Amino acid sequence: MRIAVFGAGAWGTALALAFSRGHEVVLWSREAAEIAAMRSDGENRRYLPGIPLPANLQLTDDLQEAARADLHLVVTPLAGLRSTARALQAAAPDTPLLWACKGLEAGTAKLPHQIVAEELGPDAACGVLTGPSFAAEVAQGLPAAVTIASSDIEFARYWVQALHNNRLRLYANDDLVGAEVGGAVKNVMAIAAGVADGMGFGLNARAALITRGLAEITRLGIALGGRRDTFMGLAGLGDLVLTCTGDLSRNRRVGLLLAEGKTLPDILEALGHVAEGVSTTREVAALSAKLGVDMPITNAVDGVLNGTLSAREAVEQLLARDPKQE
Ligand SMILES: NC(=O)C1=CN([C@@H]2O[C@H](COP(=O)(O)OP(=O)(O)OC[C@H]3O[C@@H](n4cnc5c(N)ncnc54)[C@H](O)[C@@H]3O)[C@@H](O)[C@H]2O)C=CC1
Ligand SMILES: O=C(CO)COP(=O)(O)O
Repeated sequence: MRIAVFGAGAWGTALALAFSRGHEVVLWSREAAEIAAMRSDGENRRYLPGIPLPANLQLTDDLQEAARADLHLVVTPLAGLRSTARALQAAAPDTPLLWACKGLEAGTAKLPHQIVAEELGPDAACGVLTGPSFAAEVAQGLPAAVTIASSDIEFARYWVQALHNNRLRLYANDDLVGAEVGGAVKNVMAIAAGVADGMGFGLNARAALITRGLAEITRLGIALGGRRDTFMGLAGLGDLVLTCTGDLSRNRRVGLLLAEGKTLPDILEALGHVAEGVSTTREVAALSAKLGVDMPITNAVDGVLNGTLSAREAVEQLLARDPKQE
């Protein structure tokens, strides 16, 4: 099968590597310079250094050429999903589409599948690939398990069968909303965990944060139409635990650096990669307020990111809440 991966950052490159073990894969970047550098370096030195690119992996900055494929897999930051989906719809309509971006669209609070439905139509054959998966580990061939979720379970099952291998294990799910909410909001919680750890609050506090974070994710997800059991699976708890505890997480690193007193612009410049939680937090805070869903951790992170709260004030605000039933 010919699989086209759109977005040659850390995760797009790692997925291209993973799937090139069993398929013909073409990796596209909108940046001609990124493709030229990968060709001459034999690796993606900017986003995934130290991992050689296999000879059978095709590299291109020509979207028309890449779009001639059996599957389109969009792995840009969420901010690039709409324009990439639109370009693919023009170049090769009716090609099955998966995306691996996590977050809520800045300014609209839309989930990725809502963006795709607007660009490809409501009946497009599509779904999300999401779950606990640090690019650096997947690229090294270390084991991982992720979910393909689609409102059409047969679509999810088909692509699980086609893409599954014994290093990147895939599971099918028909709860697209739940899977996307899990992947989006865990990044908010990872920033919170980074702040708490950076301030030295300890392991008990981190476990409390993950557990109460899962409660927030579940409340929002159910309000949006997701299913409770999805939040206990790979796209929910799995990704939440990974990102809140693993130092490979960019979102967790944002929190750690905020706790050190660094400013957000400096942090983002030093990171050199997208940290989706930064823009998603604002959207989740606004959406939960609109829906009347209680999300105190999200609101605290929002306060820190928009500069109305210091990291210490945010923690004090959370600790001062009235006791509640679990
Ligand atoms: N890195 C990881 O371990 C994982 C990342 N993800 C998700 O995958 C998405 C991509 O993340 P990374 O690859 O890590 O990002 P990255 O920051 O490493 O790379 C971003 C890439 O996207 C390109 N890009 C930026 N804006 C674009 C646009 N508007 N249109 C087309 N291309 C654009 C950049 O040139 C670069 O090649 C994010 O939504 C992230 O949450 C999901 C699972 C794991
Ligand atoms: O989504 C991820 C792992 O599943 C990667 O998380 P970060 O974007 O925080 O690095």
